[in-house]
Amino acid sequence: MALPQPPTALPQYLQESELSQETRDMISTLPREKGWVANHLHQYQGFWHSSRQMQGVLACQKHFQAQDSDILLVTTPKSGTTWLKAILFSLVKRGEHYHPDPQHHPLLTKNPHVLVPFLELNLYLEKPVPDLMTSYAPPRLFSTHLPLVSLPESVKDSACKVVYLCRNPKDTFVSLWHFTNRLRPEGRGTNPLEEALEKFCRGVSLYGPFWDHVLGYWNESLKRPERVFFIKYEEMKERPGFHLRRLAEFLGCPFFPEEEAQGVVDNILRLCSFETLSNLDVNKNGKLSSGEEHSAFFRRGEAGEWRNLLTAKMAEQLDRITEEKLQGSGLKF
Ligand SMILES: Nc1ncnc2c1ncn2[C@@H]1O[C@H](COP(=O)(O)OS(=O)(=O)O)[C@@H](OP(=O)(O)O)[C@H]1O
Repeated sequence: MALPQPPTALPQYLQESELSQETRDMISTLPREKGWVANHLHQYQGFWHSSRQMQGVLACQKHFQAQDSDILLVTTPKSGTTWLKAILFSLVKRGEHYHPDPQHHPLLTKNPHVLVPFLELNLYLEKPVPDLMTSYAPPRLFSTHLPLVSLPESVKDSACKVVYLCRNPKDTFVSLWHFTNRLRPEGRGTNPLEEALEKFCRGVSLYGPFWDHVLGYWNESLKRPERVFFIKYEEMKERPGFHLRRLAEFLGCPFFPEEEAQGVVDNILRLCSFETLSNLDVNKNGKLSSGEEHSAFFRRGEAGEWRNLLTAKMAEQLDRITEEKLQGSGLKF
């Protein structure tokens, strides 16, 4: 019996059609594995990418010209990118959008991924490179999942600032696993959990290995704290106001006493909260031009939710790898 066709609703970055000859040639030279999120993953510069994503990674490395005033949000997939995009946008653009009328804030009608585009996805999916580069007033805000080694040279050469967000690997894995199940065609049930975990643990997952990704930016943040701000989802959850103020200092836009008196910090946090964003019409019903439903970015929004899915043995396995990989780095989850 023929299996159902792969879903046409797959986000574009996970589809394998319409690759340029240049990308096909490049991909054919790379190690390849059957993926659990995309059909195939290819290992490039030590990290795993879907075929279509590879095209964006290469385009990004070739064409992206960073400016000193740019702000780059770098994250591991499913670490709270959507949240931090909303926070960064409302923080950095607060002069423009908070006053005088918070009722018309762009976040109320636009998904955070539209306001802060993904570099390697948008470069080939949405707009030609020159267009994307000119349509933003400084500071331009971009996001990427690229590992440190794969950042475009112009980012490394510029003075642009990097905000790096990651999340406990158990919650990251669980969030990604739920996400993959949304992408499966009807009747194909859920992604086998054990198989997915085995691949994640070997590093074979979108932009994996997770631990190498995190360590790259952790070490960079220790070497260049003025350029790389490192934060965990759990830290942001626990002390949002404290970390938002730190972020504002880091980006050179601290809150003025008058803003503090007006409660701007709390307003930003309320606007960007899971409760607010996930209940907006635009995020319940909208879709990105790449095909993903906005609602796919909002599931539970909690720390420690892995307990509802992983067995004690699975959790131990992830904890053991995390301990081994991060040993001596000073980083803990
Ligand atoms: N505002 C806000 N506050 C707290 N948490 C939030 C918020 N928005 C999204 N989320 C949760 O983040 C998870 C999705 O991660 P990403 O946004 O990184 O996804 S993606 O990589 O951009 O596809 C996913 O986590 P899980 O709920 O654990 O699956 C989302 O629910």
